[in-house]
Amino acid sequence: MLELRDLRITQGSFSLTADFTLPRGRRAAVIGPSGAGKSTLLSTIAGFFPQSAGQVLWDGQSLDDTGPGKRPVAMLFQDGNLLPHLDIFRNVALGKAPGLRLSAEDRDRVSAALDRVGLAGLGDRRPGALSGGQQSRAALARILVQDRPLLLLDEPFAALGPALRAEMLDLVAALAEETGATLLMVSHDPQDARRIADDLILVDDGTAWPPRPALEMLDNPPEALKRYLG
Ligand SMILES: Nc1ncnc2c1ncn2[C@@H]1O[C@H](COP(=O)(O)OP(=O)(O)OP(=O)(O)O)[C@@H](O)[C@H]1O
Repeated sequence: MLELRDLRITQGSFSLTADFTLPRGRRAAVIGPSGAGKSTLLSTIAGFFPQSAGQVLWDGQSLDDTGPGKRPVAMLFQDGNLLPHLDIFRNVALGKAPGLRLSAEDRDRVSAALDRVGLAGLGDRRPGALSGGQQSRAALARILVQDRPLLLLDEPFAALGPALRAEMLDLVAALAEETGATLLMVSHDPQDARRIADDLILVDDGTAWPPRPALEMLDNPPEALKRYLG
């Protein structure tokens, strides 16, 4: 379970508070206006940006003294962060062994992840020789091999067209289901939330609101969400 306990994040004049829990295995879409603090919230949970007050806890244990690499978290950004000079196999392997010293077991794990995301046989290509959708699949394979229980996705498929995005969202949902991962995904599109989220976390006006059932929220939006949806 993820718990944000009296969390406050400040950055210059910007301030965001959050106080809620998200049970294991839940999938939450994080939605709200530009600049509301969605990316900053994910960065703080991942340990890249320190909070000014409160705590981030996983299964009741505070993560405050745990660096980003040691947190139970894997994070995926919009550009996927693939390294252009490494082939896809090694890009994915970086999720397993940052120094690329791979055991036979690691190599099997990387191959299995490439298979699972539909990239079997493409491991020796560099990112530049893959389509946008294939690059997204490679980035997903990399977080898959990290075997972390909490996945943070920051607008991962914003650059893809609607059909491809829907396909990738379905893949994320299937992977989360298979691994039992808990998911927080920033998106600007309520349709993304409808497609894969159990819950919706609205970030607006200095607050990340507690997760509430996504469909219920979208079908009957509170004022702040109505403003955002337009
Ligand atoms: N380095 C920084 N120094 C000061 N303020 C910053 C810095 N980076 C971001 N901010 C401010 O923090 C706030 C939250 O930014 P953040 O990127 O988390 O919002 P967001 O909801 O993810 O926006 P978007 O949907 O546009 O990506 C914004 O008001 C932004 O101006």
